[in-house]
Amino acid sequence: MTQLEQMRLALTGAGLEGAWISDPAHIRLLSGFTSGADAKLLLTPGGVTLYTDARYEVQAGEETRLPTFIARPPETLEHAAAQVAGLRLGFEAEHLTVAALDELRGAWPDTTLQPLGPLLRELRMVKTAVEIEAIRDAQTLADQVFAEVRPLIRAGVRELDIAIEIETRLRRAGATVAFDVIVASGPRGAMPHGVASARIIGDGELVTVDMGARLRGYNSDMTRTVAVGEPGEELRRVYRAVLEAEEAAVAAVRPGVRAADLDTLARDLLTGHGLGEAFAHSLGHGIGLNVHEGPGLRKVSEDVLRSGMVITIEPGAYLPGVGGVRIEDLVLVTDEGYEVLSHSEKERL
Ligand SMILES: CSCC[C@H](N)C(=O)N1CCC[C@H]1C(=O)O
Repeated sequence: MTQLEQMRLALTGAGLEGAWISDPAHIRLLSGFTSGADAKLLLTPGGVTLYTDARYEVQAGEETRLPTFIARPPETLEHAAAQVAGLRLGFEAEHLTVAALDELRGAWPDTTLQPLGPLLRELRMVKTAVEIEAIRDAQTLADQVFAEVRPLIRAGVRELDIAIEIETRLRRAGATVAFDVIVASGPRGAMPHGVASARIIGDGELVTVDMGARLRGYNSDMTRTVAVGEPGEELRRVYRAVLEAEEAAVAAVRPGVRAADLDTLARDLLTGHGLGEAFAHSLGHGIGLNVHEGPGLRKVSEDVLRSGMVITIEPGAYLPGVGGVRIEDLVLVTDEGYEVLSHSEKERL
């Protein structure tokens, strides 16, 4: 079944007759059109229409086989009005501003608009073979680039220059960065989202590099913390504790496991090393068209792992004024358990 067919089934199950899709990731998923920020997708019992404007006419012709209507609002809404009259239509509350919803209500007075809820999140959590292939290829490229750049991570080099090297190499290979490359050295390692700065890496420091490639619309995500010279014993102890938590959580991945239990497993191990408070974020997340998507690997998550999900396992410990460690693998949930998609070497400190 295609994702569009699955979507139709899910809509029927939710008592909806159609949907007005505005999340660019969902537009891409359901239509193949890659410039979803300037497009909308309308699903009705009569069919599916991609709405975009004249700047994308040629591109839409190349990327989607769906009927396309080239116009800008309000013409698009006027065109859709005849198709949506009298229907119960879903919309993505997370991707429609209050103003845009008001506009829809004004243009379609006879249509009942209601939030889609988690329907598309659910549909996206388990990846198709084509999606897994794209994520795998993105990670293979990220591993290759990390191996090339690894020798540059040394004392006297700016964090920024490492990030630039990573980005340039990904772009040359036909990909882009999935997100701004994180290169957090020394005390900046205490910032989980420490995007590369002009700081010069010092001897005896740990450097956290968190990078992802985006290829064919799909993202990868991996973190390695590397040692420059000989870090002190406290940093090495923290590193070993995070590595232990990471490896234990990865080893516990299999279908049927509650995502929240994986988070607890890693958190309890770090707590045993006195680092529970220092683990300042959730264990991981699903990944695909977006870097962060379902399932959520956190304490309050209701998600249960299923074969075909692609997730990250990324415990960390952050000590303000001192530094930090994060180690992250990209993991495919399989029928048998798991497959680690990230292969970059890890330090053994
Ligand atoms: C801005 S994208 C960050 C990618 C990174 N691998 C990541 O997902 N995280 C780093 C800290 C925790 C986790 C997050 O929740 O953002």
